[in-house]
Amino acid sequence: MGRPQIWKPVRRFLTFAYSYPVRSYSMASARGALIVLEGVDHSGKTTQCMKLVEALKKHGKKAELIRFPDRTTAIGSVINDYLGNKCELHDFAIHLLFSANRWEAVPRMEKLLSEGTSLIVDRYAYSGVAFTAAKGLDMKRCQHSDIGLPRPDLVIYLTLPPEEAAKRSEYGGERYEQTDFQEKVAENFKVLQEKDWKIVNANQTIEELHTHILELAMEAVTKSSCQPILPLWKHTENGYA
Ligand SMILES: Nc1ncnc2c1ncn2[C@@H]1O[C@H](COP(=O)(O)OP(=O)(O)OP(=O)(O)O)[C@@H](O)[C@H]1O
Ligand SMILES: Cc1cn([C@H]2C[C@H](O)[C@@H](COP(=O)(O)O)O2)c(=O)[nH]c1=O
Repeated sequence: MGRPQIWKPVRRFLTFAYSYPVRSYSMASARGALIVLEGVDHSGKTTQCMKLVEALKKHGKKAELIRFPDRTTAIGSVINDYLGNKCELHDFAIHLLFSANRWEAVPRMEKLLSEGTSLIVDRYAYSGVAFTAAKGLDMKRCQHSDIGLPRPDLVIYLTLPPEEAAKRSEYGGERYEQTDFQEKVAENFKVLQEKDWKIVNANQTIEELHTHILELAMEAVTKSSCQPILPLWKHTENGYA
């Protein structure tokens, strides 16, 4: 015997009513992932960031590239002059400008992430600390100005010996592109490295690297979609973590 006809619309209504809040909650809360690529100068970060943004989009994900320093802002323009040896600044003053250049991007970053856009970030606070500390400044003091930035969901560190990076085209044009300095930067990156960083050998073809990086990024996009955005670096007994 069939069920009375009245049940059909009631069942439809109940199915809609119960599923609606769940659907709208998961749509509204699925945030983008914050994915950072780090490494010494000329390790291939920009090439990989650009390829990654395009590939994520092809996979139906919203993605945007962010580069630090962002040389398009007023602060970024001073940084650009400094890197091009057009002006001199106190080591800590330029450090704070690099940091301010990240902070000025935070409102936009948070908005994009909350709207579900994944951000592929070419350098972040780790470069800030690794480069300034390579000049002899205290690492913890260098970290201080970046405490509280949005914490990346994934950090991919491209390893390449600085002498290999130096063989790549257009090396040596900017202030820090000297192999002895980059050796110190690489040592500092090792100190900053956290357990969950993905260390990728950059001495591979562009396509080989891309395949690996895309796999890591897709995993991070899925994993972080329902997680809160945490702040970068907090005090621990051994420094900042
Ligand atoms: N896997 C690779 N193998 C060989 N050459 C590469 C590879 N990836 C990038 N390159 C080349 O190395 C140079 C530097 O690449 P890219 O700008 O991507 O590096 P980067 O780490 O962003 O550099 P920078 O630190 O100066 O911003 C470019 O000429 C690029 O074409
Ligand atoms: C973000 C950041 C960067 N640097 C250094 C690292 C590089 O030598 C240049 C930027 O070069 P790019 O080709 O534009 O990546 O600046 C730094 O010293 N501190 C920082 O915070």
